[in-house]
Amino acid sequence: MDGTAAEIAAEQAYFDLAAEFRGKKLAGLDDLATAGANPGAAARIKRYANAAREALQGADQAVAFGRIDGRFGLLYIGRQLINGTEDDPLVVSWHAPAAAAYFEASHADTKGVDRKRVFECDGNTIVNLTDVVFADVAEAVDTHLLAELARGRTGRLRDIVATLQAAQYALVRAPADRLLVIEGGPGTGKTAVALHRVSWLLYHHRDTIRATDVLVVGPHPTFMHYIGLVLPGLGSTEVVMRDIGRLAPEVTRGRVEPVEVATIKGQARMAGLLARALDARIGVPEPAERLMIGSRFYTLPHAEVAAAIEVGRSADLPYTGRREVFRDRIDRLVSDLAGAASAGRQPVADLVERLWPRLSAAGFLRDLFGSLRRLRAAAGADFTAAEIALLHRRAADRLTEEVWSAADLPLLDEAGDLIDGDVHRYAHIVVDEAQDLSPMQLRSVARRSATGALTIVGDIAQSTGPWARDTWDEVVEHLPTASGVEKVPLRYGYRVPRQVYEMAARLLPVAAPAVAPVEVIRDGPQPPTVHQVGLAGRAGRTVTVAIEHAAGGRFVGIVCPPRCRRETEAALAANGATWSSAERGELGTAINLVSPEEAKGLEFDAVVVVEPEQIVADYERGHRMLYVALTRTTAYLDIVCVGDPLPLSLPATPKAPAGDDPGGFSARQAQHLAEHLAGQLRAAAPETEWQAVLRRVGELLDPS
Ligand SMILES: Nc1ncnc2c1ncn2[C@@H]1O[C@H](COP(=O)(O)OP(=O)(O)OP(=O)(O)O)[C@@H](O)[C@H]1O
Repeated sequence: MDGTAAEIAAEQAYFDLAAEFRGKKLAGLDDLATAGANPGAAARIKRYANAAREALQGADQAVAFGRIDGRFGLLYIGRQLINGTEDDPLVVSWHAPAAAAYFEASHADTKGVDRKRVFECDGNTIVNLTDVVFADVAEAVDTHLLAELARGRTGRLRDIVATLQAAQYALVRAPADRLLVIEGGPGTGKTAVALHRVSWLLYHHRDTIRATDVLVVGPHPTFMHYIGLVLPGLGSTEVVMRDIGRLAPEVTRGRVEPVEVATIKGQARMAGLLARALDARIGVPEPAERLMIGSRFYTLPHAEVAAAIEVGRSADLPYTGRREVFRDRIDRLVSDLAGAASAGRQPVADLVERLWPRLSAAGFLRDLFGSLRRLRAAAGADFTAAEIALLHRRAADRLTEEVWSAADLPLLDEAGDLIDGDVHRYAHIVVDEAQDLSPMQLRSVARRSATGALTIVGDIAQSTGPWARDTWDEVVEHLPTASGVEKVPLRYGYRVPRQVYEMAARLLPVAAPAVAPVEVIRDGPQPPTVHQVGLAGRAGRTVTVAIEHAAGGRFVGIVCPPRCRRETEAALAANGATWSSAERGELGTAINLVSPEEAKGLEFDAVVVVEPEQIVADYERGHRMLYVALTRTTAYLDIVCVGDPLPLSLPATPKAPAGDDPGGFSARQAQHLAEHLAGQLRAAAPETEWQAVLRRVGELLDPS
C-alpha cells in the first residue's frame, strides 16, 4: 500500500527533525576534532570523530529507511543511531536488538508488529512509502522489495538493509565464532548478506574487533570494485578488502601457464614440497670450518657447527627466526674462540649465510622452480617425474624480471609464511565465490584467521575451473574447523527473473545434479530472446543488441567466451560504441565486455550471452559456466549464437585430474608437458640449436 501525500508530509517533518539532530552531532564532532589535552589524546579523539562522521555521512543520506509500529510503540530504523534531546533515539540503528522485529515480522509471526513501513527516498527527501499491515488477512506482497529489485543497476552493489529478508537477517546475525558456509543459487543475496554480516559484527563487537581486523576476500579486482561501496554505505570504511591474488606479496604478475601446471601448483601437497625445499636450503658444515678473523685463522669443529644448526632447526620459529637462533649460536662459538669483538664480523656472517642463507619468498621459489635438482629432492615420492618436469621452468636472469602466474601467488604466500611467518591475522574473514579456490589458496585464507571465525560464501553449481567442487566438504577441509562448522542455504532468488531462471535451471541436471534450483520471487519484463545468426553476423548482432539496451538506459554486460572476444571488440569499435572491459578491473556505466569467469558474482540490467556452445566447450564444467553467464541479469537476457543456445546434449568436459594421486599420466598431460618443454626451448635457445638440445635431452634421459 503506497502512502498518501499527507502521510508523506508528516513523515518528512520527522525526517527533517532527525536530519537536524544528525547535523548537530556532526558539528559537535568537528569541535571534538580540535579538542584534546595532549597530542596523543587529540589524535585519538580525531580518529574517533572522523570514524563517527564517516559513519553518519556514509549512509545513503536518508536518516531512516523504515519504521515499525506495534505493541512496543513506534520505531524508526536507519543505518545509524540518531539521538534527539536527552539522548532519546529518533532513529535506531538497524543493528540494534530493538530493530529485529522490522526484519523478522511476517504474517505467520508478526513479532508484535502491526505495521511495517518502508521509505523510498532521494537523499533525505521521502519520495514514497509503502506499508505492510500485518493485521490484514491477505498476505501482502513486499512491494518495496520488488521495487528495489526492479531498480536499474549501476555496476556497484548497493546495501539491502531496508529490505533484508528474515532468512538473510538470521544469517547476518548468526553466531560469529565459527566457520559459516552460506550456500545458495545465483542472486540469493549471499554476497550482500556476507557484507551486512560484517557490519553487524563490527557493531556488536565494537569493543574487541576493529574494522581493520576484518578481511573480505573475493575472486578478482572487478568483483572487489563491484562490492566496494556496500560496507562504506553501512558505515564501515576500513574493512580490509582484497582479491585472492592480493594475499600474496607484491610481484610482477602475468605469467600464463598450462592448466596442468596450475592444477599441480594448487594442490595441498605443494605445501609439503615447499617445506622440504626450504629445509634443504640449510647447509651441511665442512669437517672443519676455518675463519680468518683479523690476521688469524680459527677453526670451528664440524660437530659444534652441526650442533648449532640443530639448535636452530629445533626452534619453534619460521625459517628466518631459526636462522637468528643459529647465528647467535655461531656468534657465541666464535666469541669464545676469538674474543667478543669477533662475533658478527664479515667472515662469520659469510659462514652463516652459506649454511643458512637469508631468503625471500620470491627468491626461494625462483631458485626452486629453476632447478630440477632442487625440485626432485623436495618432491620425494609425492610427485611423479612428469609433474616435476611441469613445475620446472627457466628462471629469469634477475629476480626482479621474474613473472609470476596466478597459481604461483599462493605458493609465494606459503613460502613467505614458512620464511618469515609474519602474516597479519584477522578476527573475521569473509570469502566470496569460495567454491573455486584451490587448496593452496584456501591455505592462504586459513593462515590469516586468528580465531577460526569465517564466513564462506558460494554455490556448488557455479563451481568451475580446475578446482570445481561437488561438495562443500572439499573446500572446508582446508579451512580451520576447530570452532565448528555450520552450513546454511539461502533459497530465494532475488536477482534473476522467472523467465530467465527457468531457462538457466534446465542446465542444472547436467551441470550440478545434486543442487536444487532457487525459488525465484519475481517475473521479468520479457522471456529471454534467442538470436540465431550466421557466423558472419554474430558479432554485429551482439553489438546491436547491446547498443539497443544501452540506449534504453540499461547497464549492459556482454558475456563473451575468449574465442569470440576479438570479433566482438572489433564490432564494438566498428559501431563506434564505447565499452568497458572487466579485464581492467572496473565496470563502466553502459556496455561492459566480460568473460564468463569475470562475470561471476556480477549483475547487469541486460545481459547478452555470446555463443553458449563455445562457453560449454571451452571451459571445464562448461555447463556450469553457462549457468553463471545466464544468471547475471536482473531483467533482460539475449543469447546470440550460431550453435545451440542451450547445449544440454554437448558432452560436459570433466574437470582436469586435480586429485593428489601422483600415479596417472594422460595423453592430455603428455601433450601439455610437450607444449611446456617446447616453450622453454623456444625461450632459451636459438632455433638452430633446438635439435642439438633435444638430442642431449635424449641422452640425459637414457644414459645407457
Ligand atoms: N533482501 C533483498 N533486498 C533487496 N535486494 C536484494 C535482497 N537480496 C538480494 N538482493 C539483490 O539481489 C542481487 C543479488 O544479490 P547477491 O549478489 O548478493 O547474490 P549472490 O547470491 O551473491 O549471487 P551470485 O551467486 O550470482 O554471486 C543484488 O542486486 C542484491 O542487491
